[in-house]
Amino acid sequence: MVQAGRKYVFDFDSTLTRVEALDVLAEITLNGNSNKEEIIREIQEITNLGIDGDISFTESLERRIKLLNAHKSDLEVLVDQLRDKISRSIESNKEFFEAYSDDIYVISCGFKEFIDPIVKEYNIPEHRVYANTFKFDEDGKIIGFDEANVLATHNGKIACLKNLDLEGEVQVIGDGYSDYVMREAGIADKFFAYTENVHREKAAKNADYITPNLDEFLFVNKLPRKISYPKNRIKILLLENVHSDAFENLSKEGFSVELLKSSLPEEELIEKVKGVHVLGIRSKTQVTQKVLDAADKLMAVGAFCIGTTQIDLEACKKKGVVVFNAPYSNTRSVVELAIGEIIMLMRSIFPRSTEIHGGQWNKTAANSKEVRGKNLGIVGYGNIGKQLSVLAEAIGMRVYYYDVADQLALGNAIKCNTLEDLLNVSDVVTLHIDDSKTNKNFIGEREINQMKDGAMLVNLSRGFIVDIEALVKALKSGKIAGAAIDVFPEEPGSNGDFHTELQGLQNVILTPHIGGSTEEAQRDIADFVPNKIMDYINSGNTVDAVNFPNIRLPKQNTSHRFLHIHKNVPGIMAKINKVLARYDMNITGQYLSTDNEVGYVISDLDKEYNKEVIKELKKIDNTIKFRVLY
Ligand SMILES: NC(=O)C1=CN([C@@H]2O[C@H](COP(=O)(O)OP(=O)(O)OC[C@H]3O[C@@H](n4cnc5c(N)ncnc54)[C@H](O)[C@@H]3O)[C@@H](O)[C@H]2O)C=CC1
Ligand SMILES: O=C(O)C(=O)COP(=O)(O)O
Repeated sequence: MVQAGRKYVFDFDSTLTRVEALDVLAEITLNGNSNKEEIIREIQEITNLGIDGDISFTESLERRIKLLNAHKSDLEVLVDQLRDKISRSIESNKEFFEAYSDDIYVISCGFKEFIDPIVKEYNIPEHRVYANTFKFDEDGKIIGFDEANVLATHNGKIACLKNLDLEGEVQVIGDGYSDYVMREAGIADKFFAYTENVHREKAAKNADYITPNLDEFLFVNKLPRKISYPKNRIKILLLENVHSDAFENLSKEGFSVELLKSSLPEEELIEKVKGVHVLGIRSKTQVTQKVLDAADKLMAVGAFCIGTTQIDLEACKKKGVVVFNAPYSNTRSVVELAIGEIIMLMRSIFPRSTEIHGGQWNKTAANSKEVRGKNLGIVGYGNIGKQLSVLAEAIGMRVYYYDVADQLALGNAIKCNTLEDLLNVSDVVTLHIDDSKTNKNFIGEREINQMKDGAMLVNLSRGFIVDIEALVKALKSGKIAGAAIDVFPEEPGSNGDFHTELQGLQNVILTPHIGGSTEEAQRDIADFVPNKIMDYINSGNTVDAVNFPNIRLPKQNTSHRFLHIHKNVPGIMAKINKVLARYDMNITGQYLSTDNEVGYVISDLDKEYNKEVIKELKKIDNTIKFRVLY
């Protein structure tokens, strides 16, 4: 005996579309009405009462239609608008609707007048759409609905599905309690609460399965789908209070995101990182070999800052974990703070401020100087150093710079060939070298002694770059007349107590590593880094990755995409292509990039394939990671 296939019964409003169609119709018909907002709110309330089964559906429909005051011509506008409001994961999985066309039904308490034309584009013919129909007067005004239709009655979906008498397993996919009732009544076998557009507690609570989108539904049912692994299954852990926009951007994309306020010590991170696909951190979290050993699912690390030495980049690479950062988002914030601090130090503003806070008026010009005409020594003429150079010249400073790399002088800045030359000449020395561990104690007793007597020191780069003991000694002796220190050799993982030998010293500005902590910078980072992460997860793009061969990919819509990360040893490409050829797969595009240690190859393929090929590709010697994108 041939077994009847499974049947899929979809709801329409807020399931196939992102909206409730009658709400959209209300927006159209009430355009220009001064009570529009109020009426729409009332319609929505009535809709929800009906969906949750709190008032009879017939009553809900009657009341809404009266308030709508719609005309036949409004329906054309509505259909046009609904075309742009198809649920995202429905839209991207058209193939499923094509392949399973004969088994898909729509049962909706909405209206065929707008459902039919929409779902037709998804291969669902009118005769498999069960919904209400409007009644019009002779002028085309909507005056009611066909009351004889079971779907116009309370729990009408039960009767409708019963009448259909479908064979095989029946799965209902919908957002509302009125969809669940078909399962409750025993006519459907399974109810999937569809939460992509709206999460209705009453439906979710009773569901056999909560599906945040169609990808997940297709995944659990092993059905053909656009992306092989649903995004909601990708777990993203964001630490160190990264801007909430990052949480929103990534959640909106469909990922499961968790946001923690502080960084986590190694032991805690080792526990927490298990099952996490993407880790987002700032400068405090140490991503060590041990953390990576525990990170069984990790694909990418996002540094929501500039510095990346807190991450073991090599270990990440060996594990096939791609690291991104935000190299420019907070540059300007650091520069502005440096300018502000240089002026504050030169004017001895902090001592004056502390005195007056303590009730002491001390109007004096002693140790208070303009910055105009003074020598600013910038150590590290990179992104921050260069921008600072421009701003400092604009306020009349003479800029000297020193960098290990050849850097073009901006404006009138003067290049120093040695650090000593720079230290000898500068009234203020400001440090902007990168966070390489080799820069530890870069400024120690010897370098301080090379500075002018009474010069100032600013450090907004990394704490370990300055020997704090030597600095304290120099401040106490007056060799250095002031310092602004934003970064410390040891910084706490979260806000709270903090101690440094620099506390209580005259003309010393201390800040808790806030050089890049402005709303603008954090917002920009929360846009920049998630975009890189999404690009990598969604398409395999590694442009701007800090530890990985960069591949920029053209957009591909029709093919399958395999990502293969391997140790860079000879012959891997040949092996990959041999496997693909053996499985008769046609390569429509292939992109390879390597560095000394790893190779990253992306293969685009144009037709259905035998899943065995995946096992074969994973088995190739020296494979680090393999991923099927779609
Ligand atoms: N306080 C804070 O909140 C922030 C701190 N930073 C830190 O600021 C520093 C600079 O950032 P960017 O300008 O974006 O980096 P960058 O990489 O653009 O520039 C660093 C420059 O320092 C030079 N350099 C490295 N070692 C050197 C050495 N020993 N002597 C002389 N030059 C050396 C490099 O050649 C490079 O030109 C980094 O350490 C970064 O982590 C960045 C943003 C915020
Ligand atoms: O961007 C950097 O490198 C910084 O030092 C800023 O780090 P943060 O994001 O404030 O922990």
